[in-house]
This record gives sequence, structure tokens and C-alpha cells, in this order.
Amino acid sequence: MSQHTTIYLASGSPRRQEILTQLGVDFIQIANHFDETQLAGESAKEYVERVARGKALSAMESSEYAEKLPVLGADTTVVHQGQPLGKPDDLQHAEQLLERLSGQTHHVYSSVVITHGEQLWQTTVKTEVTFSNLSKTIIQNYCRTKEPMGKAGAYAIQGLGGSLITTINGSYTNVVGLPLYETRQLLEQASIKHALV
Ligand SMILES: Cc1cn([C@H]2C[C@H](O)[C@@H](COP(=O)(O)OP(=O)(O)OP(=O)(O)O)O2)c(=O)[nH]c1=O
Repeated sequence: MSQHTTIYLASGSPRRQEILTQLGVDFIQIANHFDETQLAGESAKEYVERVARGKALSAMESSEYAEKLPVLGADTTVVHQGQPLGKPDDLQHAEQLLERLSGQTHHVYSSVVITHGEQLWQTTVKTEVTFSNLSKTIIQNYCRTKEPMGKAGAYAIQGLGGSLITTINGSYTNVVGLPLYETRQLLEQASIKHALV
């Protein structure tokens, strides 16, 4: 099979753009308008996998992108006690999410999908993250930086939020939004050019 040198990235996440750039992938960024509301009766892992597929497929099916290059989409969700915690609606919601995660261990799931025509490749990675005990003042001061906004679980491990975390077990880039090693493997399965092939 011949190699694809350019793909569509169906993501507005600056973190995903940075990680793909780090991998040396040439991409064109496109929007995805997938509705991320949760359906009843699915596990957190099934949820993140469905949303990642939905993001990639909805972007691919858009007639605007008829050229049909491969499309990469991804979703990241923080899961605490089996419940997916998405991005905060506002700063008050961010405080509630951080109160919930304080002193606790949770999991971060990222699922990455590449679609091209009838073909679909998908990988899902889980990382365990443990938070220190957070005082009300620390939570309020952290929220005041606005860093929690737009981040699943209301924190950014790559920013000041990293100072709230005591340990992680598993892939760091998976928490940031795109697991580097597993994404490289997926690119290779889909015959997409990156810096190492
Ligand atoms: C937990 C965590 C999440 N995040 C980010 C990664 C994702 O951008 C975001 C999770 O939301 P997503 O819904 O996965 O992605 P998104 O809406 O930002 O972008 P798109 O759907 O267009 O691809 O949270 C961090 O940047 N750092 C972290 O530590």
C-alpha cells in the first residue's frame, strides 16, 4: 500500500496539534462538530471510543472534505469511579470537578481513530493519575488561572495542574490528549508518513 503524506486532523485541540507535529505528521486541521453527550448504558471506555469514532467519521463524511485523505480524530475523558468527567462548563463547575478528584486516583482514557474510506483503525489508552489533597484555596487559585477550562477533568497535567498530581502510572501524552507511542503505531497501520518512516 502506498504511504499517505498528509492527513486531516479533526480536532481543535492545540495539544493534539502539537503532539502530531512532534511526530512529524503533515496535517490539515479541520473542525469536528460531534455532539459529545453521553448515552446511558455504556462504560466510560465505550463512551470515549464512540466519541472518538464519531469525531473522525463526522468530519470524514462532511462533503467539504471530499478529497478523502485519511482523517484522525481523538477523545480524552477523565474517569472517576466509573463516571466520565468531561470539560467544565464554567469555573464553578471546574471547582466541583477538582474537589471530586482531590486526594483520589482516577483514570484518563484517550481513544484515537484514523478513518480512510471504508477502513478504520482505533486505539484506546488508559493512564492512572493520583491527585494530592487539594485545599479550597489551592482549588480556587488554580481555577482563577482559567487553565482548567477546555480540559477534561478541569486540569492540565502539562501546565500548573501538573503540580497537583503526585503520581501517574502509564502514558503521559495520553493524559495530554494523544498517546505518542500508540498514535505512532496507528499511523503505521494506516500507512501514514511520520518522522520515523
Ligand atoms: C486531563 C487533561 C486533558 N487535557 C485536554 C485534552 C483535550 O483537548 C481536552 C479533552 O477534550 P476533548 O473533548 O477530548 O477534545 P477537545 O474538545 O479539546 O478537542 P477536539 O474534540 O476538537 O479534538 O482536555 C489536557 O490538555 N491536559 C490534561 O491533563
